[in-house]
Amino acid sequence: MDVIEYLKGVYEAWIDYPTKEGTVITDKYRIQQFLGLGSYGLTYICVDLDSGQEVVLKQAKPSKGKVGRDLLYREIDVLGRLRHPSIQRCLSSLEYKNQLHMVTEYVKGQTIDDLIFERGAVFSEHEAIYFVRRLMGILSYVHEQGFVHLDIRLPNVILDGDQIHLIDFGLASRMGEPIRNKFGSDDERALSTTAEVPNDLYGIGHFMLFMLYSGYNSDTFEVESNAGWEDELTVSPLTKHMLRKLLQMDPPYTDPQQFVRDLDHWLNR
Ligand SMILES: Nc1ncnc2c1ncn2[C@@H]1O[C@H](COP(=O)(O)OP(=O)(O)OP(=O)(O)O)[C@@H](O)[C@H]1O
Repeated sequence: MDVIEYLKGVYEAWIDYPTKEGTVITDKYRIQQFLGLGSYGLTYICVDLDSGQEVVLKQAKPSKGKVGRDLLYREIDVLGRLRHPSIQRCLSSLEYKNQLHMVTEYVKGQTIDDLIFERGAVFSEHEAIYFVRRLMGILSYVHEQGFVHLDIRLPNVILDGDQIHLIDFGLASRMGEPIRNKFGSDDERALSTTAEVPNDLYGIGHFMLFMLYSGYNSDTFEVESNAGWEDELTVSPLTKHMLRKLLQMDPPYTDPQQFVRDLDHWLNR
C-alpha cells in the first residue's frame, strides 16, 4: 500500500473516532451507544436528558469535511419538510466541537438487511409484494412532496413489529436536481443525471429482488447483476413484468402509480 494512502487511513480513523459513550452533548443528549460509521456520518443512540426519550444523533463525518456537512444539512432540511408516521422526524440540529449534528427520532426494530442476512428471514413472493406495496405508500408520499430518496436499499428500511420505516435521507434530493453521489463527487456522470422518480423505482426493483432472493437456496446467494435472476427465481409472470420495468430492462414505468396498480392487481388476484 502506498505510504500516503496508509497515513491518510490512519488520520481518518483518528479524526472519525466515535465520541465516547456517556459523553453529554450540549448538556442535553447523553450518548448511550454508537450505532455505526456511515459513508459520511457517525450515528449514535442518545438519551434526551430533558424528556428521557431515546433519540438518534448523527454527526457529520469529520474526514468528509464540507461534503459531510452539506449532506447532513440536506438531510436536516429534507426531514424538516416531511411529516409521515413512517419517516423519522428531525427533532433538532446543533453544533458540538465544530461539528454539525442532527437529532432525530429513534426507530426501534431491525433493518431488512439484518433480517435477511443475519437472522435468515425468508420472504415469500406474496410477502415481498405486500411489503413493497406498503413501502411504495411511504415513497409515494416522499415523491408527492417533491423529493426523491435516491438510496432505497435493504439497510435503509426498518421493520418494527408490523411498522415499516424508511430512513437515511442523506442523499434525498428535490426532483430535477443534479444527483450527487455519497462521496460528494460531482463528476460529469453524476451531474448529467437528475433526481427523478425512476431512480427510486430502480432502487425498489433491487430491493424487491433481494427480498425474493431471500428464499433462494444457494450457497452463492448474491445479486451481483440483473442477469440470472429470471432463471434462478421462480416468480409469477406479473412479478417478472414489474421487475423488468423497475430494473429498466423493459421501458420503465413513466407513472409510479401504474406500478402501484400492478402491485394491487397482483395482491387482489
Ligand atoms: N433513526 C434511526 N433509528 C434507528 N436506527 C437508525 C436510525 N438512523 C440510522 N440508524 C442506524 O444507524 C446505523 C448507521 O446509519 P447511517 O445512516 O449513519 O450509516 P449507514 O447506513 O451504516 O451507512 P451509509 O450512510 O453509508 O449508508 C445503521 O445501522 C442504521 O440502521
